[in-house]
Amino acid sequence: MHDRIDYSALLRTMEGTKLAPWLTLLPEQIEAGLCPNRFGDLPDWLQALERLPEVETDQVNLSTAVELMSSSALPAETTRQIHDALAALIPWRKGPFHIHGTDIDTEWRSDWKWDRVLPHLAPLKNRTILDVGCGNGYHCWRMLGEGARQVIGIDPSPRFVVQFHMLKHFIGNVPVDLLPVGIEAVPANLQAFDTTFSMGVLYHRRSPMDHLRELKATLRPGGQLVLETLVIDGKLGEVLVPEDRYAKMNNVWFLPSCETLISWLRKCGYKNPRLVDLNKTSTDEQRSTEWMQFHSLPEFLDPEDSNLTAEGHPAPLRAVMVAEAP
Ligand SMILES: Nc1ncnc2c1ncn2[C@@H]1O[C@H](C[S@+](CC[C@H]([NH3+])C(=O)[O-])CC(=O)[O-])[C@@H](O)[C@H]1O
Repeated sequence: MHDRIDYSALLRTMEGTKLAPWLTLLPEQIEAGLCPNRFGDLPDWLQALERLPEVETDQVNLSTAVELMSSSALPAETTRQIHDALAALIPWRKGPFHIHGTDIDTEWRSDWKWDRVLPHLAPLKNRTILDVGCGNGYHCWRMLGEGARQVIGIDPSPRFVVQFHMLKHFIGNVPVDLLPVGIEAVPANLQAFDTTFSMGVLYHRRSPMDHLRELKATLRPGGQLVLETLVIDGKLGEVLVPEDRYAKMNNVWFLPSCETLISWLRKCGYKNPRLVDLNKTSTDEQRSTEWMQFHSLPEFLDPEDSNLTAEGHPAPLRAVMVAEAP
């Protein structure tokens, strides 16, 4: 294992807890998720992580943003090294991050999503949290900022895992980890988490019911699911399954109406599923930046009508639902 991506403290804290059943599988899953033979660019990303200098990070704000600073001024050369190592991991999709003078203006304003979600949650203080499909872990940091006891993010994309560790390098040993695995890697019926997040994942799943059931099995009885996904305007029973692409994405499966999604949650055994936020994604929230230079939402919409995607589907509308495990 790379010395700046070290899960040994996490593995130790899992011993003797409800997470212990995962310990028999996890070391191998981690190794497979960070296997240089599978991910050809990984060695370059790890070298960039290695190039980050050691600097004192004594001012950390995770409650209103993700901001890491030092109370003493850093030499210009150090600031430049930090900037250049972070830039080697472009594209940065989720953020923004402020790291020792480098402002990473990401494709997404993930802080805006957090502002819409947070007011509706059971308080995160002292909770053990799973964030499924957490990207580079932006929201995981914000969960720690709310006083979570432990946060485990999972995402199978190693670029995001390295981006996460670029922050962890500075923040140090805190109970937030991002594992290089997908939801499939979580053992069935763990029932270990107080809150499980699935944000921006359901519409990528070919079998949404299975996803909802897998999420429920991660929660302890009474634990809270936070589900954020693309929906359509429509009645109970209505669902869009785009045959081809949706907003230029080729891995989009089910976009239910809110009523339909609530009935799916009920069918899967959740208690009291409810819609807490509905938001049409704006081109201020998702757009190309210096840190993500590929096309983004403005190019994914119909140039004549921003209510439609480039393919003529309804433009992205996102719902946040919360529900409890029985
Ligand atoms: N099998 C899988 N298991 C878990 N995650 C997966 C899987 N397959 C892909 N992913 C990951 O799910 C994430 C979805 S992005 C949401 C990020 C954050 N939650 C956000 O709400 O901003 C959505 C979007 O931007 O379209 C990606 O990081 C994938 O690597």
